[in-house]
Amino acid sequence: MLEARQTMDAPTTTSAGNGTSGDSDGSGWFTPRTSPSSPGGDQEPEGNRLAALRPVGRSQESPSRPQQNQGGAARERIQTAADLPTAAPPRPQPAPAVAEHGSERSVFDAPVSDRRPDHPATAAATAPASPDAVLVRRTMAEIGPVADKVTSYFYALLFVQHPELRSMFPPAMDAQRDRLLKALLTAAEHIDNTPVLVDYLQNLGRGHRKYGTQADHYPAVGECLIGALSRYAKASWNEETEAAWVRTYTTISQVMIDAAAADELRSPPWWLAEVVSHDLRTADTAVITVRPNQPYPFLAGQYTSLETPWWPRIWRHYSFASAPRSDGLLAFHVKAISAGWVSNSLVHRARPGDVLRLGPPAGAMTVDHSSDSGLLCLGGGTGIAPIKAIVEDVAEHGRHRPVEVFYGARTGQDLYDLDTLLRLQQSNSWLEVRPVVDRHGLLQLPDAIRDHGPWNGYDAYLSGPPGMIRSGVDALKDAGIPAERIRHDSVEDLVASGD
Ligand SMILES: NC(=O)C1=CN([C@@H]2O[C@H](COP(=O)(O)OP(=O)(O)OC[C@H]3O[C@@H](n4cnc5c(N)ncnc54)[C@H](O)[C@@H]3O)[C@@H](O)[C@H]2O)C=CC1
Repeated sequence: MLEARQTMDAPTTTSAGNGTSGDSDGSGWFTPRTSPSSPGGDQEPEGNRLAALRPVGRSQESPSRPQQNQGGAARERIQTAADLPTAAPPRPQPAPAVAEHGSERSVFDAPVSDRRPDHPATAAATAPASPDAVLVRRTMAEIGPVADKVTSYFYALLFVQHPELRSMFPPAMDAQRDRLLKALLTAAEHIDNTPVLVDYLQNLGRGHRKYGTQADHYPAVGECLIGALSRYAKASWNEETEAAWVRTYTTISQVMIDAAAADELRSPPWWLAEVVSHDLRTADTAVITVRPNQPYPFLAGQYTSLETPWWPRIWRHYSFASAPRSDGLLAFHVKAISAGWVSNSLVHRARPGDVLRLGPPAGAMTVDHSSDSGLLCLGGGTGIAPIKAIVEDVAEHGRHRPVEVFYGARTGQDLYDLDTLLRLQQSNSWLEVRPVVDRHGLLQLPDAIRDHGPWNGYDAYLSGPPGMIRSGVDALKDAGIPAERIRHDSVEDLVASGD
């Protein structure tokens, strides 16, 4: 701890000369006193200071106001963020397709996904990297082998330097440890991929409201991030690298702060939700229905974060198992997994009357109702939850497009929601439901689609464990469905999950 403090004291003014650090009055790195110089050498008057180098809080500036910035790559990125619509009427928003279920992801926890079909991610990914991105990635490559140490050191710095932030994190940090830093680094690595990154960061910024995150927390995190990186990336660290990280981090934090501010105008930071029914379908799987204390707008296929009263500040992600209902109730499918604190509480302890907390909706595994394409849906285990919501959504929209659902489970008994799906099939001629029970671990869910089809012309939706998503994507591509028509939540996060 002492060591941490000493290291933090040392480098905090090293990049002051390039306008990215604070000066000696203690204003901090991310609150520059002097106008930063642009790559073209332009100087802006105080009022037009590069927004990215000064994360602004809600009280300082309207997040919707377009910023007038300087030239260069950083400006482009920031303008995109600043031009975001803000005080729009409340409506559910699909976010980058990321989710993890029955596991903890918290704080900066969702990875950037390039899979969202409506984003020009591919073009961005093939463009030459900006100078900042090159430096950031160099640091990332160096810290890769010692990521654990960087993480520990980062949190040590954060809690020593800012003990007031400790209470925002779970008492047991095991599951938390690699999340915040990992997400920050993931975002930094994708700094050139503007549309995808902005979506991702806006989602994170909105999601952070439930933790009580404020605009003035971001500089504290940024200083500790730089402190940890500079300590463990010694070979590549210099003033130039530090300046690139400061610019990158301030860009990241500005987008998150603006998104949180915009969201504050239309949504609460969290919702309370009372359990109204608890249906134990198998020894370890429950269908839980809750009533939020105020309207909860979302789209079928999305997910939310959920906190139980028994494990405060530990949030898990679960998909909505129904399309939005007229009675406002929300349903979740929860499987108690080994050593899963939250999932076991939800399955074995939760009862009607218990009150949970919900974060905002997220995820882009949603249906494009302007299309007539057929939908090919694969749901493995409790991964069937969002698939069922999608089916209901199609039914409600009244466009009769073919929907084929393959529902996989290890045993017949594990097909705990088959009756519901078969009932839906009975009343909707466009729907075909095919249960798939593993055969001695050989034939698994993705294999089943090979016996049917043809699938070209279909949009595909995959939901289930990471292995199923991976082999499912391969099977779908083999079946002629192009990658941009395949939607699923993030495999990286599913892998990182561990309840
Ligand atoms: N509860 C929820 O709201 C949601 C949960 N999920 C995820 O779904 C998963 C559900 O877990 P369980 O019910 O235990 O499912 P499971 O592990 O029993 O798997 C269900 C089926 O998926 C297929 N599968 C599994 N691993 C496979 C592999 N490596 N390759 C090919 N096919 C494979 C098999 O057909 C298997 O029967 C969890 O990982 C959860 O995070 C995903 C979305 C929503």
